[in-house]
Amino acid sequence: MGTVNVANKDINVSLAEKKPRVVFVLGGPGSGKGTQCANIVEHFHYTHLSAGDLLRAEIKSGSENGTMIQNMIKEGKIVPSEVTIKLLQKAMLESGNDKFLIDGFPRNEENRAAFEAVTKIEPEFVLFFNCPEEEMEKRLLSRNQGREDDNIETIRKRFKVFLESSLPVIEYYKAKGKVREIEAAKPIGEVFEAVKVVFTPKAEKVKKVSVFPFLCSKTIVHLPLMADMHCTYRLLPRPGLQTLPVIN
Ligand SMILES: Nc1ncnc2c1ncn2[C@@H]1O[C@H](COP(=O)(O)OP(=O)(O)O)[C@@H](O)[C@H]1O
Ligand SMILES: Nc1ccn([C@@H]2O[C@H](COP(=O)(O)OP(=O)(O)O)[C@@H](O)[C@H]2O)c(=O)n1
Ligand SMILES: [Mg+2]
Repeated sequence: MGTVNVANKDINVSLAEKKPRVVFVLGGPGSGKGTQCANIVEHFHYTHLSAGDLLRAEIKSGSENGTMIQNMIKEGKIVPSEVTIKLLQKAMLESGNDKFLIDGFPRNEENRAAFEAVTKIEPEFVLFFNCPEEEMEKRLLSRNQGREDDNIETIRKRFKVFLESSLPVIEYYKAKGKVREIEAAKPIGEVFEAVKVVFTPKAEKVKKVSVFPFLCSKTIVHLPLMADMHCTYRLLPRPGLQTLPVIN
């Protein structure tokens, strides 16, 4: 990263004050990151920031970095972190939200370390869409979004970059226990069912236990033990608890 100027410092201070919650959404090209992010936004009210989309918008805006970004994308190369991080910071501040899905970032160690150093934001977790190359290739070749990098030559380069530069980032977060891995080679709806489990708060996963009417007195309390376990206890007249069997 270059020297941080005053304007950037202000951005960092404003962002840090907001204490944003960030989920990194990673996976190979064509693994379904964008598709699933759209579903997550609808159900869980995150703001979706795709690093690739922000870079493509920057090209369109006629910015001074536009030509450089365009050439990098055509070659499947990773744009210098400074450029991508500035775009992400700006979008985070402008959104007004405090929950973000950051899709397609960090894509290499430089992205990861620079984002952490500049923003001081640690992701809550990393959603990783694991998909075989053969399936990703098929999807990219029929994506039909007019993208200059969805041709077989660039796709092969992007796969190589993913294996060499992006997978180590996923391994880094795996070692920290932060990766939630999703089998992404299934139909969109099935993938989203697995995604929903990751985003659903633990308390909501607690199964409701049906209780026979004779147990429905004031003396019965239900104590959630773990995400999907539930026990029924009966308070005794004197101190102490008597455990009753769980009734499903
Ligand atoms: N589970 C899926 N099964 C089949 N096609 C999918 C699935 N998920 C996404 N697609 C399609 O594959 C293409 C790539 O998906 P996209 O979400 O853009 O992936 P990414 O952002 O990871 O590159 C799109 O045309 C999308 O409609
Ligand atoms: N963090 C990032 C993300 C994307 N990019 C560039 O943008 C291209 C497209 O990224 P993308 O996330 O839109 O691609 P998909 O994985 O969605 O197919 C990448 O191949 C890189 O050239 C980058 O340089 N740095
Ligand atoms: Mg995408």
